[in-house]
Amino acid sequence: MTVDHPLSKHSGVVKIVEVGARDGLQNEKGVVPTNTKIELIERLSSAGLIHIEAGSFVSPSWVPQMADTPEIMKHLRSNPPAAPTGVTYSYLTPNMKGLTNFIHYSSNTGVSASEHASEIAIFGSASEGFSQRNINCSIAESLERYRPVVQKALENGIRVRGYVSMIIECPYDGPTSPVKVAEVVEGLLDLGCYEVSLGDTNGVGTPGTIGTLVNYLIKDRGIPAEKLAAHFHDTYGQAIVNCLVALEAGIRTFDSSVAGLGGCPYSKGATGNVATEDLVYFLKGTGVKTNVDLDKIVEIGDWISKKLGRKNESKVGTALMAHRRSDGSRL
Ligand SMILES: CC(C)(COP(=O)([O-])OP(=O)([O-])OC[C@H]1O[C@@H](n2cnc3c(N)ncnc32)[C@H](O)[C@@H]1OP(=O)([O-])[O-])[C@@H](O)C(=O)NCCC(=O)NCCSC(=O)C[C@@](C)(O)CC(=O)[O-]
Repeated sequence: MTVDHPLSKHSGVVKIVEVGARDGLQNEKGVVPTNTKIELIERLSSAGLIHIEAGSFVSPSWVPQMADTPEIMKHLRSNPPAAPTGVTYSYLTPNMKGLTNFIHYSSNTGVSASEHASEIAIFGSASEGFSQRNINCSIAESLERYRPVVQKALENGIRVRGYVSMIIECPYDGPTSPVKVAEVVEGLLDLGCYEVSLGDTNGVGTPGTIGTLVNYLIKDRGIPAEKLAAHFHDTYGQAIVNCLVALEAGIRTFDSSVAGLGGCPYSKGATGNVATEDLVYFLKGTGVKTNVDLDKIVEIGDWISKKLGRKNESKVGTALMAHRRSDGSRL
């Protein structure tokens, strides 16, 4: 029997941003064939995921795994998904060169970037140590670097999402102050980001620390909950309960990664995001609508884990596949 959480009455449809093809694959050691990435993205959209991070226009010497992003973008733009409609693909851009490449490859397919449903994401940090290691500049320099990027993107009709990493603790600098997180979130929103995703990059957050932070941002700093997203890694097994805390605080956008793929190349020991299967199962269990087909996501998680030769990190995916194997039934 499913008992709806009291939130289900007024939570509306939650937005899920699937980051498996970017955050999930950027740290894979072996080469992941471009065709596999494209198949993953297309299967994810066919399962009802309509916000999908498809790659990064970052320096290939910093993140070699994302070097084929132009090919992926070209393919996706010339082969839009048949269903569902309204899929948005997002690409990380760390500087003006990234945005220039994004515009170049999107206009090379005969459709202008503004006409097509694709957007960019810029990524800052709440800790200086991670900012230096990830994007080779200070927090203040990163916001200045992003200013003309966002301005040009908006002039071209391209929506910009923001990220702030290390919201709880940084492996290089130690605990992060909520005040610093708020300053970076406000800085990114002031630049023109429509939403800022809160990255617990190394998954150390707990309901206590995440709850304190999100309530500080929303209640004390007056940042509208609808401008925030939760991007929780599951390194310490806290991601789902942290999603519940964020949901209770009013956040309605959640980033997740099929099969819990992932990790950040510049955050040692960081593992994948909350698995999309676990998130969808959890939301369904609280009575919150998602429009995502759990059955299909579980199959995709099983497929990509086998393709990559890695363990499926989704508990729900693993349990439902085992159940299916034992009685041969659908999920
Ligand atoms: C920001 C830079 C470029 C600075 O790196 P830099 O070395 O200071 O850059 P530079 O301007 O001196 O350029 C160095 C070389 O890179 C090239 N270059 C420069 N920019 C680009 C570009 N956009 N696209 C392609 N090439 C580029 C540039 O042309 C040059 O090439 P060379 O002349 O040596 O042949 C670098 O640090 C970088 O690319 N960093 C990205 C790191 C990254 O992608 N990290 C993972 C994503 S963040 C994350 O995962 C966290 C998140 C978002 O998921 C949230 C969370 O969990 O917390």
